[in-house]
Amino acid sequence: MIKNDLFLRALKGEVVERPPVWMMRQAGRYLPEFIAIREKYDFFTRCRTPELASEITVQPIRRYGMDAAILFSDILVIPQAMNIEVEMKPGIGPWLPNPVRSQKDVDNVIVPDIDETLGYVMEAIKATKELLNDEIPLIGFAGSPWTILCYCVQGQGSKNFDKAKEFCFTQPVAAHTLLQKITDTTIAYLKEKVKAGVNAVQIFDSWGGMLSPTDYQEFSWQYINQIIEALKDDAPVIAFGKGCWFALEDMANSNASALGVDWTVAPQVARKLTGNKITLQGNFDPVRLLSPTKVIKSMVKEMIDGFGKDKYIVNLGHGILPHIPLDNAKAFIDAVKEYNQ
Ligand SMILES: Cc1c2[nH]c(c1CCC(=O)O)Cc1[nH]c(c(CCC(=O)O)c1C)Cc1[nH]c(c(CCC(=O)O)c1C)Cc1[nH]c(c(C)c1CCC(=O)O)C2
Repeated sequence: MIKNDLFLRALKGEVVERPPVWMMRQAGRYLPEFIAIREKYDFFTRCRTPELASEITVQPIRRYGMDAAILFSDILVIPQAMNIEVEMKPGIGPWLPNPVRSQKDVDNVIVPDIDETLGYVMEAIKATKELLNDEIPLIGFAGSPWTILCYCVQGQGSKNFDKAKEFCFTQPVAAHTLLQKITDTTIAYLKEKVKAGVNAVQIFDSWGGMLSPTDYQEFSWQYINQIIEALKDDAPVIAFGKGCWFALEDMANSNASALGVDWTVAPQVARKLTGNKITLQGNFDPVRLLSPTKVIKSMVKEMIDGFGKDKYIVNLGHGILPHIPLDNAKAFIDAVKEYNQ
């Protein structure tokens, strides 16, 4: 049904001509056509207006022809729907004026009706599917419960999310109640997204690497695994844990279809830890996109050789940066399309 199904075949672990490629945060601030829309509409207006969200989603595809699109939205629409105020401050990023800090705060957090609170996301998916015209698959996403808790408790971005960790370690009952509410909401949300038309889902555990291996199991992985178990019969699930190489062995034993890895783990090591039994996605250092295009191309080839062309999805190890030159992003995508062993 989908004309270019490289990405879906790689998720199934099938043998492919070349690995598929997309970039985390590909719909973003390095694109002049994105900046033109940003100048006219604030962040959540862009998320809530299906015509804008779908247009932004396909912008990078028109320019570079990636093998998958990812819906323009944000992981923080979930806490918003759960009755937690979230603002996006230009130049600062996420800002939550009333962070969750107590059991009482957790009691005020709701598990919402998805249609009522996040129906606009489903409309954006339908509009995007029309624009994509079954050329390539569409990825839907959510933050991991732990990463969402990080913002809910810290109230903003942070280098170490110390307040979020303090909350988990000093008020574990309240923390687990919050994590379970986020998990339940996320499962219902992702199921609706699949019904609306996304072909795969990715869970972003951007701050999982802030936790020790033991705390990671308790506060992050068990909830991600609940989501994987609930979604596995609906759509392929990609679990991306930034800085979570220490958990790869356990993650490989889950029912995820693929695991996302960052650049701090060598391709061969990631393969060894996962026993070559699961598709891997990653892991180009986003700052490496500032190297000369020739260097980018040879590093991409080396990366593919390292992972092997099968059971592999080429991506960055985290989101693309705003100041990446357009030609450098193109070199990254082209290097994959030109790949032959
Ligand atoms: C932690 C996180 C967030 N959001 C997201 C994550 C997980 C991935 C990661 O770790 O990078 C996920 C996200 N956010 C956005 C997407 C869109 C799809 C894509 O192209 O990948 C996705 C997948 C749009 C966005 N979300 C945001 C922007 C930039 C602001 C703007 O457009 O006005 C975009 C394009 C804002 C945002 N949203 C968030 C932050 C920290 C910020 C501000 C800092 C920043 O810009 O990187 C929270």
